[in-house]
Amino acid sequence: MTDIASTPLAQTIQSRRSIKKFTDQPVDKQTILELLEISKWAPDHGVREPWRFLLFLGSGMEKLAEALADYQEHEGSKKPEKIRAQISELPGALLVVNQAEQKVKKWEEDFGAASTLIQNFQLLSWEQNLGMIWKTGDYIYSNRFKQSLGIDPEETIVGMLQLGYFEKIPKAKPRTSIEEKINIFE
Ligand SMILES: Cc1cc2nc3c(=O)[nH]c(=O)nc-3n(C[C@H](O)[C@H](O)[C@H](O)COP(=O)(O)O)c2cc1C
Repeated sequence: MTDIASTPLAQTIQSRRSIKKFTDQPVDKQTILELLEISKWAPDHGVREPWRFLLFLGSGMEKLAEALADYQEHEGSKKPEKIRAQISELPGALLVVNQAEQKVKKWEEDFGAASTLIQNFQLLSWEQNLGMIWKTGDYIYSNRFKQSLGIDPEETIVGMLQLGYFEKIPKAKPRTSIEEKINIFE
C-alpha cells in the first residue's frame, strides 16, 4: 500500500510555508508564466476562468509601491514612504484579479476557483524553491488602489502574492488533527 504522507505531492503540501523574506535573486518572467500555465488546471465551476493577473517584477515593483503608498497616504497614514520602500525592494508580486460577478453563488465559485489556482501556484513554485506569501490587506477593497492599477472597482482582488527566492524556511504553525474536526456518518 502507498504511504500517502510520503508521496512527493504530500511532502510539498506539508513542507510549503508562507515566505516573507526574500533574497535579491531576481524572479524570471518566463518561470512565472510557466508556473501559471500549469496552475490554471484548477477546479473551476463552469470553467469560467474568472481570473486575470498583474505581474510586477524588478523595477516594475515601483508601480505597485506607488499605488500602495498613494492608498496609504489617502487613508491618512503618516508613513507612506515606508510601504513604498518595502514593496519596491521585493523581487516580485502577482495580483490575482477575478472578473466582476454580481451573483453571490457565482462570485463564491469564482473565488474558490481562483483560490485553488493560487494553491497550485504556491505548491508548484515551492518545488522550484520560489517562495511567496498571500496578502489580503485592506487595500484590496479600495477603489482608489484598484483604479491606480487599472483594475475595475467591480473586479475582485483575490490576493497579492509577494514572491521571491528565500534562504530561511519559517517554522510551521501547528495544525489541529482532522479527528477533532470531523463527524463521520457510515
Ligand atoms: C486568503 C488568505 C489571505 C492571507 N492574507 C495574509 C495577509 O494579509 N498577511 C499575512 O501575513 N498572511 C496572509 N496569509 C497567509 C497566512 O497567514 C498563512 O498561510 C498562515 O499563517 C499559515 O502559514 P503557512 O502558509 O506558512 O502554512 C493569507 C492566507 C490566505 C489563504
